[in-house]
Amino acid sequence: MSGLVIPGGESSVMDKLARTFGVADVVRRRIAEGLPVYGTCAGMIMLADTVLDGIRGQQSFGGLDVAVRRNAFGAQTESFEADLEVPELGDPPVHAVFIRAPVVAELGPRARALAALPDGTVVAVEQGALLGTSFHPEMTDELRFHRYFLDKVAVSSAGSSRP
Ligand SMILES: NC(=O)CC[C@H](N)C(=O)O
Repeated sequence: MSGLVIPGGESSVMDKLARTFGVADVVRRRIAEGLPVYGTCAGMIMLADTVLDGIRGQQSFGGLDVAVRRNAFGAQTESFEADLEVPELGDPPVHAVFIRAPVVAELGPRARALAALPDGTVVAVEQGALLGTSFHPEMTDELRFHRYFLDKVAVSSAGSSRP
């Protein structure tokens, strides 16, 4: 396996299923070994070292030195779209779809913000081979975040002998 995408959905369910079926520790280990992982929305929650406003006992895989707040904009009906300036990706801005989205509430020193809303709220972050976005990149024709992740996979695969 050369990369993993953890999609949107419901992080508390992903956590329960991952632990019930014995996947959580394997994913944690592979993340620690440098596996490229792109977490979108609920997936970003799973990559966060700290989850704020999780359900009781909710755990994440971790890896990203961030605290992510679940459901930061409120209910499903508060979902929205926004154009994001992403310096790393250049022009034009990235049109992003936020569905009951989380935000990066705290950014640790090892993580780097890639994009923020106009009020400064961080909604895209990277750390080495890990990438997290609050929004759903699969909801538009915008492919630059997908490509950005695939570049991480290519770099990682080039430097690894693991099958
Ligand atoms: N679109 C999404 O992935 C929503 C994430 C969801 N609110 C959660 O806590 O996991």
